[in-house]
Amino acid sequence: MLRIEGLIAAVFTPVKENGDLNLDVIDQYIDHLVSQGVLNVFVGGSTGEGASFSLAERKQLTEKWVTAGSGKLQNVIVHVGGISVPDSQDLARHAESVGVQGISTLPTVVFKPKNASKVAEHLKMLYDAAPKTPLLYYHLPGSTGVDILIEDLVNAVEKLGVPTFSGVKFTGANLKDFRRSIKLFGDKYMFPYGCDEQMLCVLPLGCRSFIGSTYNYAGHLYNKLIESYKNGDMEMALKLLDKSQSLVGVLFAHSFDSGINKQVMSLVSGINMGPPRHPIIYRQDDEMKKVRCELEEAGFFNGIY
Ligand SMILES: CC(=O)N[C@@H]([C@@H](O)[C@H](O)[C@H](O)CO)[C@@H](O)CC(=O)C(=O)O
Repeated sequence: MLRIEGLIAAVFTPVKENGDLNLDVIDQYIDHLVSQGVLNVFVGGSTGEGASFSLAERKQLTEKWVTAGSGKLQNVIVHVGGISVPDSQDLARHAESVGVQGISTLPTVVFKPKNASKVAEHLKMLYDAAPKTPLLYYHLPGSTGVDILIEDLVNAVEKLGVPTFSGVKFTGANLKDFRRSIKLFGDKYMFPYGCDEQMLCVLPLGCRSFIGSTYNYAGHLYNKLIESYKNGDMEMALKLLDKSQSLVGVLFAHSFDSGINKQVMSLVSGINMGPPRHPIIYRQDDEMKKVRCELEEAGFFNGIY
């Protein structure tokens, strides 16, 4: 069973200028996360550009996060999803063999599952490959087009029997479904939320864990937001939410994707993440200069957190 409270950074995948993995940077990266109170990572998801790397590279990446994170991080969750189920099973088997705390998968997006029962069958295939490792479903309907109700999925999983099922990473807009999932199943499974700039909207729904990209470089902000909410200081919590939304606003003004986000990570953290693996999402220097100014104007470098 996987139970995590607080922030889980959806980590970027550092590469060299030629696009090869740059695993050496990960030690420094982990120290940077820990210094912000971020002790859990989600590796190779959409932020980590998992789909742009080969199976061999994804395995190397998993091994590095596990070994470098040992004694520093609390949980390493690895995204093993992809187009091919046997490839995902291979990644799941590998992740289990090196001792990750959890695995996660998006649905297959070419041959899309038509309903919650089909998603449950997919999860069962990953359980077969990694029968000892907690498994999270990654709900991202806006990108995958697989728009099932999570309440239905949990019922289908329980009917089918997927002993490692541990919950759902929820990056969807249906907050009724999200609340019902927490209400009905929150004592058995975790439901980390995936829309950073809406964190304050889901804290009152009982959400206690969050997987997101901006926790990589604004971990202090979000940790303070959670603390303010817990202490009943809604004025401060709202101020911090507004700050998060200004930050994300800059990213969206530059056609948000994993590329601009990764380049902002390098800018803010001072750790060189390298370019995005896929060249079509790379921003040139002149654009990044503007991004820097806009982040400064949004008060991001000298903020209230
Ligand atoms: C679509 C997307 O990138 N969503 C992000 C958010 O953290 C997102 O970047 C943030 O809320 C800004 O919109 C995460 O949910 C993604 C994530 O966890 C992952 O990389 O797998």
